[in-house]
Amino acid sequence: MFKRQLILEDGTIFAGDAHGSLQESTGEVVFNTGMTGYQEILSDPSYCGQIVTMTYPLIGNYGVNREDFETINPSIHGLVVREMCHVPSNFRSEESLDSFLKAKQIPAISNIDTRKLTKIIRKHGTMKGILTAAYAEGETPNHDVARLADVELMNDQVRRVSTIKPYVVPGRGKRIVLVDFGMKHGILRELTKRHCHVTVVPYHYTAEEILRLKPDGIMLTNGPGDPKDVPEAIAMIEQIIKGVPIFGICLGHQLLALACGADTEKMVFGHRGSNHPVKDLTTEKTYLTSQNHGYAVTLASLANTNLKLTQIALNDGSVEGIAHETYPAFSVQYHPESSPGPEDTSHLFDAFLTQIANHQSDTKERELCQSVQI
Ligand SMILES: NC(=O)CC[C@H](N)C(=O)O
Repeated sequence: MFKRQLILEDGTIFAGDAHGSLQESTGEVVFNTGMTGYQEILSDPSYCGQIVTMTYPLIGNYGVNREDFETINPSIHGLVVREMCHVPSNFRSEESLDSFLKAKQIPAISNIDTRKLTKIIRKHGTMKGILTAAYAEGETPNHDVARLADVELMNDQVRRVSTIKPYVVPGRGKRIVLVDFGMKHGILRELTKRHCHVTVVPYHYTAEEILRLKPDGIMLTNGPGDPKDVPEAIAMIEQIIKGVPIFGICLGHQLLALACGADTEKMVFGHRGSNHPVKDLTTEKTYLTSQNHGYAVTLASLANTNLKLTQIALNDGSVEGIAHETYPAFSVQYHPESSPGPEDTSHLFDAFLTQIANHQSDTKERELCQSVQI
């Protein structure tokens, strides 16, 4: 068994067993509190460049299967677990987590005190970390905390994970243009389940290129990194918002907020897990949601915009949902597509289609009125 270390920016060193790729890796160390869902988490492009710690102590116990991937090529920089299960037991399992990590070149470490690590991150915020290259038992690793200070975290993750070329997933329903900032397949699944004709386009598509596709609605997906690193998308949204209904999820939500003049901020340790309670301020209902974000829309910044606050996180009061006062645009910070996590909020995809239908009948009525006046 090879060994490796996880070294944090503050100098803390955790020594454990090496799994997956044996190469060195650096990234922002974050934690996810989901008890299950490691396969979806590993393959969620929003984790591009991050080293994810699972707080649940046993990971890998139901293996890895064919259906639960959120993307084909994971871009996560590492996985940290307490105990790695090597003998999965589940009727859907097709391979062990370790063999999957090896195949996809993802480094992992086990047998470290993940509770201690999580407490450090909760107190001091997410920080840079290094998963050292694996070394044989008895050897001393070549670690250098000082080197970590010079490691620059990525700021071009969306470019790395977005589709290079547009593609179509045909359907007989509404024409949706899905702007891919690092799309989880769950979003596509929810739209195709509702028979949508989906055109997936790269993150840098301009308003003109998108409108040429004559969309009934535009979906802004989740994605990695700081929303302010994608200014071209903010400019695009500013232009399309007047004419076409928009639904934004996670990074898409943050980009919609920025395009409408609100601000975003980095959170101390973010929200990553499958049981985050969110309150819908219109219906007063509370939902359990799946979350994965390190940035949030700044609550106070909504005051100077045409955006209204529609949902809040019950754990910390942060912004979880917004809607435009005039245009048919709304968004949520969490994941209504679940994958992994509760499906309590999948009705938002139906709300999006209803919004499109209402917008189209309003437009028709307006055109009719105008032609009568003429
Ligand atoms: N899942 C996401 O889309 C995450 C959005 C953004 N990268 C954040 O961390 O806040």
